[in-house]
Amino acid sequence: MARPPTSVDFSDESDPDSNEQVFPDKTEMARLKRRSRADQDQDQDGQPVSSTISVPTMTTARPVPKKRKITSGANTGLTPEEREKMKRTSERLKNDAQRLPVNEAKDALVQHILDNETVVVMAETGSGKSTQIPQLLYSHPASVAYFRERGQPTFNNTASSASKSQSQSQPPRLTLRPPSPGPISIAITQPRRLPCVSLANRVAEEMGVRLGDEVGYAVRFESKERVPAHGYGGGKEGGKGKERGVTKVRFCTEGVLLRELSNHASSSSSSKRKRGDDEDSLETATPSGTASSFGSGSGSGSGSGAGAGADGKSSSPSASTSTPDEASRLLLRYDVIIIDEAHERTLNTDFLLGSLKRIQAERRELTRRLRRRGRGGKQDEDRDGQGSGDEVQTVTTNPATYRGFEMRELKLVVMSATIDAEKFSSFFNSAPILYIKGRTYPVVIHHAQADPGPDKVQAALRQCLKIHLDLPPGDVLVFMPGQEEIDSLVKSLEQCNKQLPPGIDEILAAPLYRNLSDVKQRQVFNTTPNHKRKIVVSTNIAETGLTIPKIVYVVDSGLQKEKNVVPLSKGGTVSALQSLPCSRAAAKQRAGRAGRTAAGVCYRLYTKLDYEMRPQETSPEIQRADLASALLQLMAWGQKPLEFDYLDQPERFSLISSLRQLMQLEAIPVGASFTITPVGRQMLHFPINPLLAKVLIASFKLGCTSEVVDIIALREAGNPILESYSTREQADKTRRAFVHRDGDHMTGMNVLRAFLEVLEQARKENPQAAAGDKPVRKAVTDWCNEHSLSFRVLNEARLLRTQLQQLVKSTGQDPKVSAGEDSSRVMQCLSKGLYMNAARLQPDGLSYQPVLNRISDKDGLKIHPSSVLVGKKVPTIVYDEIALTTNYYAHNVSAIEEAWLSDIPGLSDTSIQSVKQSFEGKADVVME
Ligand SMILES: Nc1ncnc2c1ncn2[C@@H]1O[C@H](COP(=O)(O)OP(=O)(O)OP(=O)(O)O)[C@@H](O)[C@H]1O
Repeated sequence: MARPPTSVDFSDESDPDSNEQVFPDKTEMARLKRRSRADQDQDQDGQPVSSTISVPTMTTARPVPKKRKITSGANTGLTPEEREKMKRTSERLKNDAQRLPVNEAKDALVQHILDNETVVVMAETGSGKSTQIPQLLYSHPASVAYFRERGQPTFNNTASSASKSQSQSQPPRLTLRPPSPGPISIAITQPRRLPCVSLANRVAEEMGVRLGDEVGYAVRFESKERVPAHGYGGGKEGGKGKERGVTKVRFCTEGVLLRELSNHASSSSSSKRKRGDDEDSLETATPSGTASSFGSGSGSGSGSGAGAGADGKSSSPSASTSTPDEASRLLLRYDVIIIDEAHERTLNTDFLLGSLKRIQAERRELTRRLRRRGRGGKQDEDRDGQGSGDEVQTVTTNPATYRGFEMRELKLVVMSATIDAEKFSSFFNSAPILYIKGRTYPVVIHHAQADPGPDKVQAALRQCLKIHLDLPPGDVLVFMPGQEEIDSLVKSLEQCNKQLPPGIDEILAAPLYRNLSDVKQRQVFNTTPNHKRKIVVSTNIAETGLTIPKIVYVVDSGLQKEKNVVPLSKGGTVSALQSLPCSRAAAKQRAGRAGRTAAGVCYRLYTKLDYEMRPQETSPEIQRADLASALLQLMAWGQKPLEFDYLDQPERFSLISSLRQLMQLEAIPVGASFTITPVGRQMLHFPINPLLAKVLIASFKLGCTSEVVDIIALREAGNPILESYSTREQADKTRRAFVHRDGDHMTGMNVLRAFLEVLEQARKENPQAAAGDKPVRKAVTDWCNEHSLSFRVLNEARLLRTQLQQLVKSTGQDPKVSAGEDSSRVMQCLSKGLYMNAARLQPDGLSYQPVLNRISDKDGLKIHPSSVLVGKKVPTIVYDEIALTTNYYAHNVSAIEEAWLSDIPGLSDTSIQSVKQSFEGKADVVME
């Protein structure tokens, strides 16, 4: 074997900012080295540190009733052996969990949550926030008593009467309701889908219930949960949620909850949807009703209009045209909402927080009014005076029309290990901050003593090999900025593995990034076989909320991919994806992926000085993303973009340019009026970002909806061509095989259509098999593998396509109208929506200049080598996005004619000026 590369030089210093328990390096290393492999399997070394909760005041606990047994009625489908096994696992895990800091502080914690409308919880990574707090609220006797015994009036939700009654200022009607039978209904949001699934699994195991019964999850295109017979968000009485086995602890992405706010009767997790498979499936049903799966922020493709969240995912609030019914608008389904990992501050986090604050105020007011009426007008708003609800029962309405939801104040818990707690507290009217001290196992942090240079792949490789050759057993988690670096490191690790001397354990290198199939993503949780060391190489997808068992070492490149508005040297800005240093909060989260099931060590591939120079927090996405989509949605929700309660106000220039964009798209009128035009309303019918909606609407006129629907579906799903070192050659072949002269959008469409044909063929050849059955799935995945294509992306595009077709149909348009051979019509449509991303070829025949935003010649914009148009000297192009590496590179490029841009309205400075003036108060702003 070739000499192992020299290790990156690390200092022994610990992280002064961190609350982590840090052992002196030598002691820790010696201790780690002493541990044999057998020990590691059985004995999780390291002692938990004692926990404390420091809270402003302590209150007397309410009388606690007998502990409620968590029944798992829905487990009845299990054999006695399975039930017994489940019980044993649950007991073991619960026993382990007792040592977690959060559980050591449980009584005070629950009491504070019950005593306050909102609390902010700060506790170390791995201390048990995500897994324990939902369980505590669900089953802690004080919580059960609180939610069961406080009889409260219900809110009559008879078919939109609520919204009407509100608008007509009629008070909601009271109904007779027996005391709530409990248990409470809790939603826990995560910024990313993977932690939702893994946390729901873990919590179900700990509670000894089957995943999908009391505990479930809902992420984009996948859910495992039981919904009430009449669905969520309207219709029948909310108490249906108390049906046996109905999911009450629901992990979901922020995007899913935002969509629920807009009320899609189908919701993201329609009961009609197939319950989640363990494998990729072709069977995932198209959600019924509106296309609730678009723009979820839980992993949709990035779009220039949507802004990208962590891991490059799109994260605009979901769009919907439907007027939310009262149950959805006020999220009446939930008693408690927990916003986990709030430090991430995605666009979704911020819009969710602002909306939840509004909902809390409305629910508080309604509850107060109902209680008052329930007491025959007695003006008593004191909670504790509610007694058992006897007063409420003296008030009756017509039970025959009863379709009410229990109306309660909404409790909110905002949590993180690395949050700016004061800011969140003051946003929620000085909500108490609960600090829970202590962590599960110690983590030693080392910084590089000297900058290891720009090649982070080499630096990470050296560190991984050093760990593997010198240090005791334990898996490794490496954080790299993007897929390219991950593939490169995985390939290098695989090559090194082949050259390891005899007697050295094998390396199992596993990539983890968004574009991988769910199955591959979940494989990283598999148990590592004996005599092997797993090295997971991940983007920031694994940075928060995840426990990958047996991770002892973390290697942190200190970089992440971020979509940012980049100022240009000659003025103006461009929105580009960049590899940038992560914040200190993100670095802490990364280190916190170790020390969860054993003591851990984190190696930062950057110096301590570098660390200290970094910003404390990742800048909120709202301050760097394109807000056009979000602003349009806010206006549609009846909220005023300039008056929305933002945790951090977006930048003025960002608001101005987003509003200008909406004018140019004809979604709002040119000038300073922020009403929504008929085109804007039409756009809102399609839950995609306004730029793409504009492309779609243009296709109705130009007769190419069939092509445009396919292009949009694929663009939302992601890049179907898998590019890595090992597959690059095949990826090139695939592009050549499906190439279209007009560029990448049409080439992608060809790929999607070929995928659909293969699927169709496989179904024909296996008439007995259902779409998701093995022979069909095998045929399609084999074809994808052969062409280096992502099954997940193409299958998602297929589902999105169906949804989009249904939506187009519902507007009276024909989704199948095709331009046939005349692809220029499709290009014209693209230019109508992507006009901001139009660029002209420069005299050098290589670089481009954006038509609207001049980049300096020095900056230069080039077509990315992965484009089918690279080197083709196309005079004018449009592209989906720019990535900034050594150059500005345009991705997903198509050829257009510049003349097509001439009719984009409001491109003149006057309209920009008028928007600006409206901010300066020099013009009237007409708010709807
Ligand atoms: N899938 C799992 N396998 C093994 N142990 C787990 C798993 N999930 C959780 N744990 C254990 O439970 C502990 C608490 O996990 P939890 O996710 O609740 O912590 P947290 O405070 O939310 O962390 P973070 O802030 O990093 O999300 C972990 O430190 C680990 O010991």
